[in-house]
Amino acid sequence: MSLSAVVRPRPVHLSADLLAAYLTGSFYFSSARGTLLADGVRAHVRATGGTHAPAAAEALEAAATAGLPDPVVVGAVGFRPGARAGLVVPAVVRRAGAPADPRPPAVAPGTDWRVTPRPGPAAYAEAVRRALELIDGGELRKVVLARCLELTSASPVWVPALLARLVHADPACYAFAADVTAPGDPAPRTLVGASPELLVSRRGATVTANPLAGSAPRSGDDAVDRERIAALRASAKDLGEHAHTADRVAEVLAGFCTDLRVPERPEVIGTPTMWHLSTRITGRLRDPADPASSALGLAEALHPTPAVCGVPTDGALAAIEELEPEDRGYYAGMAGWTGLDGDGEWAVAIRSAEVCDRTVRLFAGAGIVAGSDPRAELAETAAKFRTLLRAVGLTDVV
Ligand SMILES: C=C(O[C@@H]1C=C(C(=O)O)C=C[C@H]1O)C(=O)O
Repeated sequence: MSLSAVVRPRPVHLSADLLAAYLTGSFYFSSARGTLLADGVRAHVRATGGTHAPAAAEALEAAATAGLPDPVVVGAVGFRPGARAGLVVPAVVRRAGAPADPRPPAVAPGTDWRVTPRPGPAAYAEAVRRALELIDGGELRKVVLARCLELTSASPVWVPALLARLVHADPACYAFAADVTAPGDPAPRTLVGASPELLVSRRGATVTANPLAGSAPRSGDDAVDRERIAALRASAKDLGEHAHTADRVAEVLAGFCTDLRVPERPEVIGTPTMWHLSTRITGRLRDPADPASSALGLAEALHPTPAVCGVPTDGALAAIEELEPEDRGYYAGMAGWTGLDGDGEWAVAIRSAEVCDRTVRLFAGAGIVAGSDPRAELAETAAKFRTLLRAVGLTDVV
């Protein structure tokens, strides 16, 4: 028997083992589609002409030619156009099924947290009022305004415990941890999150996007939650806010797809902390071999959707620059992976935080449209913070 006839089976991993094997510096991504853990750096992927998809396709080809099994590009891209990105072809990739029954970690991610809101609640409400003036003046139709909580732990934050608690709280979410260390950082910097929002996923020629917009906090009381869901379904403000996002996502995907299916009205989906209006859009790619139609190419074409930015995009970006005192960094950017065949999955990097040494900077935003109430938007962002706050062991702060 010649040696080449010996076929080694692909190693089989359990999702819980990959989560347990995650260490700061690795890349982790899990969703209902599966779990991916990647380590080491084979190549960095840099932007050319504002996008990463062509360089990603080249890097994947080069890695495959050199014999790397299952080459993928993994990482995160920041919010602003031209923002920093942390995209690499890793040296080793392990895959498993979707998280099932993940164990909660025994250790806490941090201790004795100090919390600093940036801006404070009153200043955020004021920024919402200013956004409403811009909308009244006809300059904008929608803008998503975010605020930040800076949490400081008495000891270095243990990212693997934070990630494990996020996955344990919501195994169905898009969970991610990506190394985004920048020059000058005193310690590794990690983007970590548990997003409910699929920017885009590709499998063969099939594309799926799942824009969310229009939200209500989950109360935990079934009767109250039934009322909140019914109110969300009937709210003209929320349905309008949602339509801005779903229409834009459908418009962008129409440029790449035939047979685009867009449900006529949104449904309501739940996370452990929120209810959201949701539209699941599917299509078939016209040219699956084009790098622009890879999962990363599609994600970059869609980003930033009005779920995290606004309408029109340029006006909303300018309003965010003017009204948000903190740079978003990777919050509301994207995190995910793309393979050699163009398949992949990218989540909108919300319900997320950047962790560096003893600090956790977490953001939450809310879509402002005509009819928005500053106090309700403040409460909505407070509810959205709960995903990360609970994971670090805190309850509501502001
Ligand atoms: C901006 C965030 O969430 C986005 C905004 C939503 C809204 O305004 O209703 C809903 C879901 C997300 O698309 C966030 O969580 O920070």
